[in-house]
Amino acid sequence: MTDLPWKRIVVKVGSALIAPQKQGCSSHYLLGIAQFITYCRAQGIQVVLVSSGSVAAGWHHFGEVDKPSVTVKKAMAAAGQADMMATWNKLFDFPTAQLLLTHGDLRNRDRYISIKDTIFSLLEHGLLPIINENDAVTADKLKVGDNDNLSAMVAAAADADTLIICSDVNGLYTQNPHENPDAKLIKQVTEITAEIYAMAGGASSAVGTGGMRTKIQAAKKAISHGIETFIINGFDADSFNQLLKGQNPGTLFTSNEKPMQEHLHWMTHTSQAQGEVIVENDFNIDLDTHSEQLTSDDVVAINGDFSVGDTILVRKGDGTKLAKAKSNYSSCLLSFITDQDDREFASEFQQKTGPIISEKNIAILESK
Ligand SMILES: Nc1ncnc2c1ncn2[C@@H]1O[C@H](COP(=O)(O)OP(=O)(O)O)[C@@H](O)[C@H]1O
Ligand SMILES: N[C@@H](CCC(=O)OP(=O)(O)O)C(=O)O
Repeated sequence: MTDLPWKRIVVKVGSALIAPQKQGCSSHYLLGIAQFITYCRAQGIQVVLVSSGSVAAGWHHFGEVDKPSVTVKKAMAAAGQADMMATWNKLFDFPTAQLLLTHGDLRNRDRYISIKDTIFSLLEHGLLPIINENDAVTADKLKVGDNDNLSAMVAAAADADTLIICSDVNGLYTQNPHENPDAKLIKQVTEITAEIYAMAGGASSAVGTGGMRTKIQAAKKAISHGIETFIINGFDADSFNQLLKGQNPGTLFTSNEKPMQEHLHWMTHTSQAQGEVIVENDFNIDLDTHSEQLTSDDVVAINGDFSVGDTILVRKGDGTKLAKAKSNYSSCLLSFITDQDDREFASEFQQKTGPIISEKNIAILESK
């Protein structure tokens, strides 16, 4: 074993490892992962576990259903979550703690900070946080939808240095290896390009959700926060032996040399716009340095209902995304001012009320 360079890691485990046959959980494939987590903790490395498997674990309580409805899947998750936690608890001789999250929690800044505080408190007291999406209560507008992206958001919240995504393949291949025998394993990715995304297909296991596409999305979120990301084969115990020797058993996505600062990363990758402010296509104010110059005179349309403090997307009519920012106005008030014929009144009102958005809470986006 080598001295590991990690301070805090997040390990994500997919459904296929925990409940491969949808007949309840099995620890068969989890022993290697549990031993790896136990060893890391013994070396003083803090570990957070993001575990899928509640839907697959609860599945068998609902009869011979092949394609359950969303409502039934939510009930399966509620039924299987306890089994999933119990299966992990049998493998550890230290206490664990359950966190069930939705994107609605993570995209709300106050609740995001609260989640960070809980994770750090658990780690400081020596517990292993086991995190899953709160499938039983999510709704379309509230869910992350896959634990790959959830694990990246958790890794950012936990300020981890490494994210390890355990899957049922050795890593990212040039094509889906289950469909293309000539597919080649990619050992290292230093930049996530459109070509990298093009290699990734969806899930193929009976229980998987995200497929490789969501793993690449997760890696992009993580590396922009300075978190190196591995995709490894969780079924192969040697994957963990290699990691403990400082080797790369699968695909390594190297972290960005200049990670985003925390709040900017949250605004870019975790917050979710509750509405849109559309500006003219010839809008050319530099929002990075002069966002407070955006006025209702620049606004051509307002989409969605948002409140003061919500995240909004500022974009052009042609679809070019300019920025995500915390709005200082509700959609109702901004519409009222934008619709005023008396522009002098609108200008005076804004001067008294303040800027629509400000540099302190803005994330400049790449182009379209
Ligand atoms: N380019 C690719 N490289 C590797 N796997 C791929 C690729 N494209 C699609 N896949 C599929 O993604 C699956 C892994 O994702 P998923 O089924 O969600 O498993 P998990 O439960 O581990 O998240 C692989 O089993 C494979 O079938
Ligand atoms: N929250 C869901 C997991 C969804 C998910 O991303 O599953 P997977 O692709 O197997 O990691 C569950 O516990 O079943």
